[in-house]
Amino acid sequence: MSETLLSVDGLEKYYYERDSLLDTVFRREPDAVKAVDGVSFDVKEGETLGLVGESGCGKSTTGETVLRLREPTGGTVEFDGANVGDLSGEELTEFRRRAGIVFQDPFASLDPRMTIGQIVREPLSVHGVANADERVRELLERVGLSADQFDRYPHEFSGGQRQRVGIARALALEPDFLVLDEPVSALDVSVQAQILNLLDDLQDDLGLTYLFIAHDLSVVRHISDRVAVMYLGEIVETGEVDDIFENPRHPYTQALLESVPRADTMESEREVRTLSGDVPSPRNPPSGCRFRTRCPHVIPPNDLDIDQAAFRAVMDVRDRLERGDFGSGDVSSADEWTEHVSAELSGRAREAMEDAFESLAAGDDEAARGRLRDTFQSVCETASPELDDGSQPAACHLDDPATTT
Ligand SMILES: Nc1ncnc2c1ncn2[C@@H]1O[C@H](COP(=O)(O)OP(=O)(O)OP(=O)(O)O)[C@@H](O)[C@H]1O
Repeated sequence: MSETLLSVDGLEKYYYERDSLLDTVFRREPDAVKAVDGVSFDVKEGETLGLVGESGCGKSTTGETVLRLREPTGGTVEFDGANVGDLSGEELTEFRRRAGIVFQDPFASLDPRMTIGQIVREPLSVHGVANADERVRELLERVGLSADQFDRYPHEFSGGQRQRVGIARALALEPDFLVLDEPVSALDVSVQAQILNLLDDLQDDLGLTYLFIAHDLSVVRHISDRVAVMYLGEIVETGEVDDIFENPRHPYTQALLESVPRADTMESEREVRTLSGDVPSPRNPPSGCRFRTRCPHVIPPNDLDIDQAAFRAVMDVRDRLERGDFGSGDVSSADEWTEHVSAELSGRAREAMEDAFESLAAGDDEAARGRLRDTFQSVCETASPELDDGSQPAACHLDDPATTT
């Protein structure tokens, strides 16, 4: 069995920004942007771990922090048995040689004033490698370009060719490990497959280990051995790639898969459902399960008889009330709103909603919030689900018998 090359434990990267002049003047503690909030995973030698999630979930920050291009605010990264945070001097230089990155945008990541030969040679020059030009020509050939293109400029190349240049540059120092940060997202679909095949071949030939970052699950399917699904700074599910695709456990993984169009004839007429709403701000993530504000399976209290669609609608009203972007200012008459919102509700649920709208019509937002909280509070908002054990760990209260019986 292969050895673990990279081991990430409780990694945290919070960004601190002073929000406003008042924060600065009064030296207020700024709110942290919790871009990565306690992430753990291992990558074995020769393996590809796909890291997927929507834009803003913290994937790039994870990749950059793992490589110590950004300093973590918590947790540890071990590379080949050494704590990356402790490295300095020659050891850090050696880590930088062994662990590199390919960026998403080949247009932005290449200096337009340098020839592609110079671009690929740069890391070799920095590390004082002799006979660098010869090595650059070999690398250009290796990634499917021609050694004769050494003196050409990036603007003379197509998107796919520029990404080949980016890959050649990342390979220059013979790394063992690469973070591939959305390496094909900026490319046409036809070109994506060529670059993915190249990355696959290079991995086989050179024994590379990859952390492959993508927002699109379909991209990681063929290249990954295992997948980690990230939502709002946390990993919500990990597993073997086939298990994740065939039997996704977490509602977020399921929703990501639902939003992937499939070419399969049986599946091609399937309705492609997109995830509703945006990823909430990592500055103020939802309490409990961070996905609960968008989850189609949020768990009602045991003693409440309510169907899922109605509960989801109630939770949306509650989320907006709690955030303060809906309130008494929007409600002039309780009758009009209760009719509208309570149509699907009965019994205790209906009573609570009617009371809440009466409070809103009377201008008492806090009473409305409290009434709804008392009746509808879900375990999904009061407790953070932990990744469970097993070959495909997921962090969801639905899988915890204690919360669903
Ligand atoms: N330098 C920074 N300062 C403050 N916040 C940041 C900084 N860089 C990223 N963020 C925030 O951290 C969160 C995670 O960003 P990150 O780029 O890691 O996500 P991502 O999943 O890679 O998304 P994308 O694919 O859009 O890059 C986002 O809310 C982003 O706005």
